[in-house]
Parts: sequence; C-alpha cells; structure tokens
Amino acid sequence: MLVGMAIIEVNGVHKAYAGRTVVDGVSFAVDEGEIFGILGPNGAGKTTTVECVGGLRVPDAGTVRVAGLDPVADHDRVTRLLGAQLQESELQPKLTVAEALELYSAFYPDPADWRELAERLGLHTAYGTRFAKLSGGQKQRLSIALALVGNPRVVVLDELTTGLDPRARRDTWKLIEDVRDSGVTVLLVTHFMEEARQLCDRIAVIDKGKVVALDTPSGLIGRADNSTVISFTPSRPLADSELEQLPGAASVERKDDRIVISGTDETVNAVISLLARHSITAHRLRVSEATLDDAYLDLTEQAA
Ligand SMILES: Nc1ncnc2c1ncn2[C@@H]1O[C@H](COP(=O)(O)OP(=O)(O)OP(=O)(O)O)[C@@H](O)[C@H]1O
Repeated sequence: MLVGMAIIEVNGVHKAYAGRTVVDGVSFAVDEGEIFGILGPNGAGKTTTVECVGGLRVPDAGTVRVAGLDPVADHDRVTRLLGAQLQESELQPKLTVAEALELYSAFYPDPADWRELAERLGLHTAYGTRFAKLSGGQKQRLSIALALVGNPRVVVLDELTTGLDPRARRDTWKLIEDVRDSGVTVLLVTHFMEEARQLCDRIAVIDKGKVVALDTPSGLIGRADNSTVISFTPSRPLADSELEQLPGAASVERKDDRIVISGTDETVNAVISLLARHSITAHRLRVSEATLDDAYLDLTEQAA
C-alpha cells in the first residue's frame, strides 16, 4: 500500500443507534484529489458514515482520519480543512445569500472569495434573497457554496443533486469536476447511478452497513455476473444447449427470432467462434455493456 496518498481513512467503523447496528465495520481510503462515491440503498448507513468522517458523529468502534487527524479529537483542525454540505434546516430562514456567504467565510482563516464562488454557482443574482425564499435549486447551490467557502482540502457532499432538475444537475456535476480539478478531494453520497458513473473515480457500494464492493465505475460494471449482453438473429437455427455451455454464459433467452445471451467478454468471443464453426451468419449482431444500475442491483442482491 502507498502510504501518505490517502487523505481520508476509514477503518473498521461501527455505529449503532439504540442497539441497532447501522454501520458495521466500514473501511475505505480516499486518495487526495479523487471524487469518491458512496452508493447504496436507503438506510444503508451512508450518511452516518460520512458524518463520522466529518466529526459530526463518534464511531462506536474503528478509526477515522482526515489528513492524518481524528475528526473528533482534532475537531477544530479538521473543520478548517473539511467542508461539509449543510442540511437545509441548519440555516436561518431570514439570512440572505450574501449574508450567509459572508458569515461562513468569516469562520475560516483562509476563505475563498465568496463573490467569485457565488458567481460560478449562479447565485450572484440572488444576493439579497432570504434563505426561506430561495428555490430548491438555489438552496442546494448555496449549500455547496458554503461547503466550499472555507477553501477546504476535502469536501463532503450528501445527496448533492436531489431535487434538482436535469439541467441544474448537469451544471452541478460540472462544478464538482471543476472543484476536483482544482485539487480538492470530494466525498460524495449519492442515489443516482448516472451521477456516480459520470463523476466518481471510485465508488464504495454500501449495503446494510457494510462495503459490498469498492471499485471504479467500469470495474463495478465488469464485476457483475452478466456484464455483457450479446444479441443476434442467426441465419440458421441454433440449439440453446450449445449456447448455454459457452464460457461465462449466465442466461440464454429467445425473443422472437433473436437470441439474447448474458455473459462476459469471453462469451462474446465464444459466440463468434461458435457461429464461425457452424457457418452461421449473425444478423443485427449487438453487444452491449450492462449498466451501473445492473451492477448495483447485482451487488446489493448478492449481499442480501
Ligand atoms: N440519530 C439517529 N437515531 C436513530 N437512528 C438513526 C439516526 N440517524 C440515522 N438513523 C437510522 O440509521 C439507519 C442508517 O441511516 P443513514 O442515514 O446513515 O443511511 P443512508 O444510507 O444515508 O440512508 P438514506 O439514503 O435513506 O439517506 C437508518 O435506518 C436511519 O433511520
């Protein structure tokens, strides 16, 4: 293992509420400069995990380090280098956008220029608007701005684009990529498969308090049992039995005159040589990759 690369280290973290375990031995390490995603079903323990990273919760067991510091014992120092998105309820309804940005930037020794940040986030037209009067998208963007205003080295974003329309979601993704490109490490909790695929360098899939997979988006897709789908219409009949024996073939289905095989890359090659051996032509041959959705369902089902 490369020492000194990880800016966030979570090691064997456990957390129970009223005797019920919600985080059950979670470990992962986030490298400096990456966008690291935490993906999982409702109630999987994602928020609790990132709250332990931010020092908002104390693990019952295990350790958390952010830039080598303990978020609980070194709370002040961690707060200065870690920006976290606020929950909506944490802002005063009467505070205006400009007041909130100015107030929060005053908490930090070396804050970002909040006007520049607000402009990048499209908030400059709402400086005088009170928090309570902001639209859902504006509130979301303000919470991102407040997470970034202290010039953090690490930013924790939980359900970043929930409630945003598709356009605002894409704009936010672009912003997060810019943030990462400026050298900030991003820890991102998300429900959206597309968001995870687009943004994350690596993803930890958490289910029932445990990490069930940790990989790049394409690594997760490739790991699913039936990551490749091959379909074609054969020029002459082919027996299912022959197809089912192919290496990696997980299932063979017929849809009218088409054959649909789920398998792996190896299955694709085997199908092609089988067809060649029998001098069968494949009409409209299609090979498609499973999606992150498929991989995710596969992984969380395996865990269950
Ligand atoms: N303060 C608390 N007291 C008691 N139970 C809690 C508390 N906070 C969270 N829980 C419970 O712990 C479990 C894990 O919650 P957590 O918010 O960490 O999951 P999550 O993966 O972020 O879920 P979601 O995607 O729904 O936000 C849930 O069943 C939740 O109801």
